[in-house]
Amino acid sequence: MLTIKSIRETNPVILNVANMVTPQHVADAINFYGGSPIMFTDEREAAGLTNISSGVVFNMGSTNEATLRNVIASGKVANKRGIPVVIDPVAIGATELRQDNFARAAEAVAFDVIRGNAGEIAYLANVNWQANGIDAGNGDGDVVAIAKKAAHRYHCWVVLSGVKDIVTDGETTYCVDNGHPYFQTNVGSGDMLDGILATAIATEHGLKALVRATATFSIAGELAGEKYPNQPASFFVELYNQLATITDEVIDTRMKIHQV
Ligand SMILES: Nc1ncnc2c1ncn2[C@@H]1O[C@H](COP(=O)(O)OP(=O)(O)O)[C@@H](O)[C@H]1O
Ligand SMILES: Cc1ncsc1CCOP(=O)(O)O
Ligand SMILES: [Mg+2]
Repeated sequence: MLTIKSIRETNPVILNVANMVTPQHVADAINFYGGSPIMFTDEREAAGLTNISSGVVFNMGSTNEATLRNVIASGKVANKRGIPVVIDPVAIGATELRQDNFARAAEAVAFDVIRGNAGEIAYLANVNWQANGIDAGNGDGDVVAIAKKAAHRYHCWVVLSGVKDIVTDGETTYCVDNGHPYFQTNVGSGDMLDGILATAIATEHGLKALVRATATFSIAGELAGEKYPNQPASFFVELYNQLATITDEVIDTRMKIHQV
């Protein structure tokens, strides 16, 4: 089982192609959870940094030609070396450029995990959904079916986040029922979860590790929300405190997961 102790002992280096908005949030989340974050922007060090990493995260939130080249260069090395790849198709429904960029990345790189909200994963599953920029937006599709369809299409694990998080390999599917509405209020929650997931599977590769990491992040948010019930910004700072101090006992006690 993935434990907090094993994550902290492993202290895996997690390489990030970040977006321009939330790199500090992502680095802090990885760091407080027990990983060792590093970001880069120059393609000349893509291979060298991937080689020293145990997990990579590609955030497609503000990609341009240069960052897309970084994704592809790092992803190819990661695939060759068996280093897990997490990708976040931020706001993919919004523009054709985002869709083309993701397709180019998917053609060159095999992903271990796609993590997105319902609007993003629905786009990848070819299911009609009214996404709202970076936010999930509205749709009446079944999120379990959508996550499974995307997992089949891209042959990888899918984590569809939201009020309930769906974690699936396309066959075995878990629903994580922990969380707090202030996650949605803060920009960067999803990006932080990407880093948490990469840190988890860099420590222990498997669907169960992904489920436990997803629950851990949500439980940290529950604890932060209990401390600051009416202060969404303080919630976000407290989320770091909770990630840094959470224990396996607390996770075991509070975790609400079921197979669907
Ligand atoms: N309304 C909500 N209630 C509880 N947890 C939520 C809610 N919305 C999002 N979360 C949590 O926030 C984190 C980020 O998910 P999400 O907001 O879907 O990503 P993104 O920021 O990419 O849209 C996940 O851990 C998810 O469980
Ligand atoms: C606002 C914004 N614009 C491009 S990426 C980004 C951050 C998205 O963060 P998250 O999806 O984690 O809320
Ligand atoms: Mg997002």
